[in-house]
Amino acid sequence: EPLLRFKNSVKITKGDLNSWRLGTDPCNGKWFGIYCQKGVTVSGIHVTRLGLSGTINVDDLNALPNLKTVRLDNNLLSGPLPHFFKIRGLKSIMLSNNTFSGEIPDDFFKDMTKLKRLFLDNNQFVGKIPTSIMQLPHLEELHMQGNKFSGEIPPLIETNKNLKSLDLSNNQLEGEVPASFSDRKDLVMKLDGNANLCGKAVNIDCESIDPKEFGGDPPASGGSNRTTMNVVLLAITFLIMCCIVVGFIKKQNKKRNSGFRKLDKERPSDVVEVTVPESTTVKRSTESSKKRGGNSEGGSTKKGSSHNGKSGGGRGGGGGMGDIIMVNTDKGSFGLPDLMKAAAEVLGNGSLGSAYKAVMANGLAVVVKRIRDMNKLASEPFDVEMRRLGKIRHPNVLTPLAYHYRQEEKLVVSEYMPKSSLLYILHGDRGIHHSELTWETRLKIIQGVAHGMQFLHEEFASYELPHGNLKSSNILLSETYEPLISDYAFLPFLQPSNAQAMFAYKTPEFAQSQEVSHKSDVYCLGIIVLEILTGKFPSQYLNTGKGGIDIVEWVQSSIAEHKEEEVIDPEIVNNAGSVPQMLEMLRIGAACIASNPDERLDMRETVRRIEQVKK
Ligand SMILES: Nc1ncnc2c1ncn2[C@@H]1O[C@H](COP(=O)(O)OP(=O)(O)OP(=O)(O)O)[C@@H](O)[C@H]1O
Repeated sequence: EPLLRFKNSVKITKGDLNSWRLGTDPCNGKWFGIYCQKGVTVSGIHVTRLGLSGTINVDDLNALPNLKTVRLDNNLLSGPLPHFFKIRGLKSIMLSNNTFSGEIPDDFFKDMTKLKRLFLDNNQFVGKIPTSIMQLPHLEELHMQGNKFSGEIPPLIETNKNLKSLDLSNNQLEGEVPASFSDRKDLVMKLDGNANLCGKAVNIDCESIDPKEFGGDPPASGGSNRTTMNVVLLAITFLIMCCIVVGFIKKQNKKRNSGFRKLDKERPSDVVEVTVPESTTVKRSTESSKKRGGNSEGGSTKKGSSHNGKSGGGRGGGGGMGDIIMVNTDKGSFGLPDLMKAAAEVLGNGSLGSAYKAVMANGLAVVVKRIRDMNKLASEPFDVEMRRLGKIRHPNVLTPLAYHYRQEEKLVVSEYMPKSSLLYILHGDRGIHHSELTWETRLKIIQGVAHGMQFLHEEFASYELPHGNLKSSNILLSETYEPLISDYAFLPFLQPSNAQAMFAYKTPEFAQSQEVSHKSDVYCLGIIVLEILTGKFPSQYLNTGKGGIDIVEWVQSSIAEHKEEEVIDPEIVNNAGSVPQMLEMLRIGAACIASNPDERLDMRETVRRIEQVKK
């Protein structure tokens, strides 16, 4: 009834909520955009992009005792911020891209102590940012960009250690950014587009700004003249520096552009196609195929800093503008010239861009991923985010080595893994690597992937999608078949339209209600588990859905018909003593792919159950 009252109070101009019908159970999985806890009580309303207009009456929703998420972004809702403080258990409020307006009372959020995510961006709010927001103890993500908030930013409560993402860009904020933000190393902050902010966080000395601009007291006479002089001098110095930097960049770009053309041209002429049965195509050079079969020279992971830092171009760590910036020097340092001189080959074109293998003069083989439209972040937050990835250390997670940032091009460099990906080993050929895929090896891979995912979910707990693109081509294998997860935590870098190329956006909940969450990663992990057990290429990986096998449908119907054993890869099922473990793993995989995310296992439970499966 509360939901129906809510439905009747708003106007729907695109699509409908006809699946919300009196007399039917909202937790039966059929009510569009309704999520339930344990299948019994409504915990989430995710009604986005339906052209909803009108004002929300929170009293209608207040009767839902377990409501935790309200997601009404990308609609046409208007009026002041609805009184969500009446629903004290709310953890996420997402109202981005509507036309809400007016001031928000300073104490609006004071009782919403459970709130973790607040998205009010791209509305028409005015006035000060309420102090009570920054007092929230569990706040993790705060997005208020693209409004007309003014005044100073209130300081963050000291006991909040959770805030990971703060976007206040494109408002009219002013004054010094409180130290409680600038001192936080792990906080990704966007403050650009506010003309009058100063302080460490924005690299502007507050002393150098005329306090009149902030409506502050003017200094004693004489001081004002001095301040004006200082500002003029600063402006001149800044202009001269800009000219020098622009000249330098132009010169560098000239050199670099020719270098990148060279990288493109160096694709070997002997590229052959290795067809992955029933599915996709991986391009490899014949030379590298030979190497995989025999010696592993091409995959050398020899340590070494080429030319020991003498090769010009940006060196690791320092990294001139537009050069290669090292974020992890475990394998030594290199610069753009080293990469330009390396023999390169195309590995493949993925959904996010293309990948090249490059073997440098010192023997270090790397993969350079050229990622399309990775342009959500400006260079500074991009750097912060990449350095964060560069610090990751886990035996089952591949840490990037370096990156390159230019407006029109972003590259991410990682170590080349000679045994290639799980996708290739499972479906690429029926050669030696495939026959090595015994049950023990497969179990080791599943358990390694589970550990890596658990780590990523802890490390990036505040991200909407800690991985986002987990699939077998993004699981690389070491010489000993230890899996290394790659291409994780990319969501902050990508524009929403581009992000949808990632596998987490192929889940049933995204198809139904454009929803992604940590449970999307669980779904992707479930597909991996089933892919390894069945040895079949999942049609879910393909955009068309044509080719491969609908692994979800196949496994679910085999379980319903008690014919689970039939789906296990014949190459391992003859290991009779281990069949019970394989079947247990199949059931875990199946519990990860439930179409309702509320009925799906969560990552912690998935990993716990996977760990318990013994050889
Ligand atoms: N570090 C690496 N070592 C060895 N092979 C790699 C490495 N990184 C990627 N590859 C392989 O290169 C190929 C292309 O990779 P790429 O990441 O561009 O595409 P993808 O994984 O198919 O799709 P997506 O862009 O969605 O990640 C894949 O087969 C992948 O397994």
